[in-house]
Amino acid sequence: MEKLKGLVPEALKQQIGESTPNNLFSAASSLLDFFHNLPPFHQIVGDLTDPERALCKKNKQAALEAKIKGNECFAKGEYPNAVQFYSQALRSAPMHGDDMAMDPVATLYVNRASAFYKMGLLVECVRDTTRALSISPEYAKAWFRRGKANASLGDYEDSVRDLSISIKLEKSMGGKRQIQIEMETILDQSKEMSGSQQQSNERYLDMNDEPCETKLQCVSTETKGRGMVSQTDTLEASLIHKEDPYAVIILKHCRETHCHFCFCELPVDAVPCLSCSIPLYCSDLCQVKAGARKVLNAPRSVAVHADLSDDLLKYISDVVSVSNFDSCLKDYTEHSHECNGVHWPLILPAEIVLAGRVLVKYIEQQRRTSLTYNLQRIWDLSHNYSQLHPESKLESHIYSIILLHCLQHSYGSELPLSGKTISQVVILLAQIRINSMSIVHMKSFDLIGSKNPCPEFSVYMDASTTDIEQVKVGQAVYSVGSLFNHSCQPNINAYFISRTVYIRATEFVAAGSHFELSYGPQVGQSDCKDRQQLLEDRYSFRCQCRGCSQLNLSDLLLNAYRCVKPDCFGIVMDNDVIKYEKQKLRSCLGAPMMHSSHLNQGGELKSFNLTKVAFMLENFHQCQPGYCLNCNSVKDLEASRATISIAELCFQRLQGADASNNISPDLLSDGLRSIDLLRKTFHPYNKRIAKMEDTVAQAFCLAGDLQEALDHCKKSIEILEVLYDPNHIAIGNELLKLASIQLSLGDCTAAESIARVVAIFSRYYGSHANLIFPHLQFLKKEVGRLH
Ligand SMILES: C[S@@+](CC[C@H](N)C(=O)[O-])C[C@H]1O[C@@H](n2cnc3c(N)ncnc32)[C@H](O)[C@@H]1O
Repeated sequence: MEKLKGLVPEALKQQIGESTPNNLFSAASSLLDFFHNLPPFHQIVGDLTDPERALCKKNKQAALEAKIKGNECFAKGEYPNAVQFYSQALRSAPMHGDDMAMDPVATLYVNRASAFYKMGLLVECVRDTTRALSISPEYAKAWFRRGKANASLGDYEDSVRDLSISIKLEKSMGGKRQIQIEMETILDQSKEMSGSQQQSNERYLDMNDEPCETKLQCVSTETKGRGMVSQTDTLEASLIHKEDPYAVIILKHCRETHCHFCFCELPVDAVPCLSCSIPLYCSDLCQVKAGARKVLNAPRSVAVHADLSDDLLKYISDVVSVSNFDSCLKDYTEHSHECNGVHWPLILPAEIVLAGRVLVKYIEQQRRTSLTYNLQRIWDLSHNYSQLHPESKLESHIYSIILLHCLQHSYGSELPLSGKTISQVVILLAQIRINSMSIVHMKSFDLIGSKNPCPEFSVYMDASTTDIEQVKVGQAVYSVGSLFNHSCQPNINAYFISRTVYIRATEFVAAGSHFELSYGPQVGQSDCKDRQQLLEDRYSFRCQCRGCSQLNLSDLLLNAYRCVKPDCFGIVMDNDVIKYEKQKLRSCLGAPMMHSSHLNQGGELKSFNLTKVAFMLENFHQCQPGYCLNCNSVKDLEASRATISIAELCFQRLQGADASNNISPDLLSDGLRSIDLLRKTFHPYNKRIAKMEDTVAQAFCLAGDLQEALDHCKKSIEILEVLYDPNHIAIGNELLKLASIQLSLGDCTAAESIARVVAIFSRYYGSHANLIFPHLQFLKKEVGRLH
């Protein structure tokens, strides 16, 4: 990209930089003409699309080498290593397609199944043998291994059938005898059937979802364009919207760890694409739904064996057939066009590949309906092309030309390379930029294939204050979901199960009111300046939400200093904060708003009066940086900043030590001294004190002093309860840490904390709270034991 950008003449760069959606066409055509005659451009797109040079193509030799290593590990009894090598081999191994009995992919699945069997992973073993059989149905060893695993799982009926087929297909007499002995043992053991070989994401498909009862209406607003309004009164925690993405892509850093279709963490028996070496899937179902199994779109049949009964022939067909996935294949499969021996989907940025998926899906849909199509009509979604930096515009133009080049192989006639199509793709990229959502999963949320239902529980029992970690796994565009506007004080919460977005009201929303979610920043998390900057940088709009247009206590306190008078709790602000708060008043949409402060009626904030703050802000002379808004004393902010930087250094050291689990007593006393410094300098409700308290709590946890950890954790929560709504999810997360420490101390008040966590999580995740946070159940059980 940098190379190509550097070759574009300045005049053309300027034309593109100054282009608007209305005159894009000529800029796009000029760049296309320029690239047509530019050898380095042809070399780059040639590299991206030449099947001979594709990094993602199957590699027989690499597969063989990995298989040999797997066999060596297996022979030495190193089964987990053997699994790793067989998995690696499966990724590179090409399918034969002709010699079905001995297909190398089928052999690798059976080898991996044998390692799983040795490790006691029986369900994985059955799944891998089934995969082998769907490729090579006459593979006697696969039936035998499947039969043994089924017997160990207690599924004797299937086991006997598997072994009966195996014995018929086995050619050697010795082999037949071994199977016979095995079958007799199993028949002896035969008892009630149990165990399930259901794929875990089939459980997910059956998940009983609550319906969305709220009727949504899209309406135009003066300040934010279109937005979503509730047609009826909506109760707190109600599900208001649920949607699958129009198009979606996994993020690069998750490619090796998460399923490329459903984004859940990969199980040990992950399956690769059958045609290229890039994507990995958690199950056959995801593999099929993504379009990564097209080689096997017709079920294979077993050559005629006159002596196989009708029952066994039907059983074989049930086991090896992929037809039970047929219903999933009605829609376009998103990986199909990326799998033609080219490697551009591996190299280009995720959002460009996502644009490719949008284009292809649209074309496929139009093909089915035989409608003539117009790329401009893919979506009627907003975009920010005009506001883009000239450099970003140039990049969008270059990527659009490259993407269209790459798609030429499959969709040439439908996606001609012209100024018109390039302009349309440029706008599509700007739409994706504004409207796409990051798919975020909770780290502990492992719906598919999790052996331990509570992977983090041991951490909690060690009373570590581990955060609930969120992982961005994908980027997706939702057609309706894109119409929800942003608010820094949202009244809905969006979360993801697999790739489906769920949107839930987090408070009562009266009919006719707007539903607004947070695109990232929120009141309580950052002040108005930081929120506005983030939204402008990322989405090119100036936020007009109530949090950014009405005074609220959180924005005033979050970065405030303490008054020089020890008993005064008035707010002292920095220049930046004053500037933004004054702007709010200038564009004030209503009365200054009170938020949370009433909770502190008996505490430091009892004398706090937002109307007075509003008055002082309006009167510039009375509101200067460093002045106390309560008593007008003056604070030296320069000196305060110097003090803070000393405390911040300790904060960083402590964070590093927390991460490496290396806490010394000196570091702990430095931490306590830093908290003292921060408390003398900052307002008691400054967010940085809360963060420091939290870090120190974590450090005490690691050092084994749970009582100190508990005290600091509580102090952190006290501050956050003023900055956020006390029922905000951020408080829920902190309470979860508090509860885990209380539990470890055998403190019965853990029950109260957990009850609050449950109430908050239910508000944000409704009936999905337990699914998304499986450890909640365990905490509840542990609390029960305390009583
Ligand atoms: C994902 S779209 C939401 C739907 C959009 N309003 C529409 O008409 O298509 C995001 C765009 O909506 C507008 N928007 C959303 N929230 C806003 C807010 N709080 N203040 C101002 N504009 C907002 C901005 O133009 C932003 O780029």
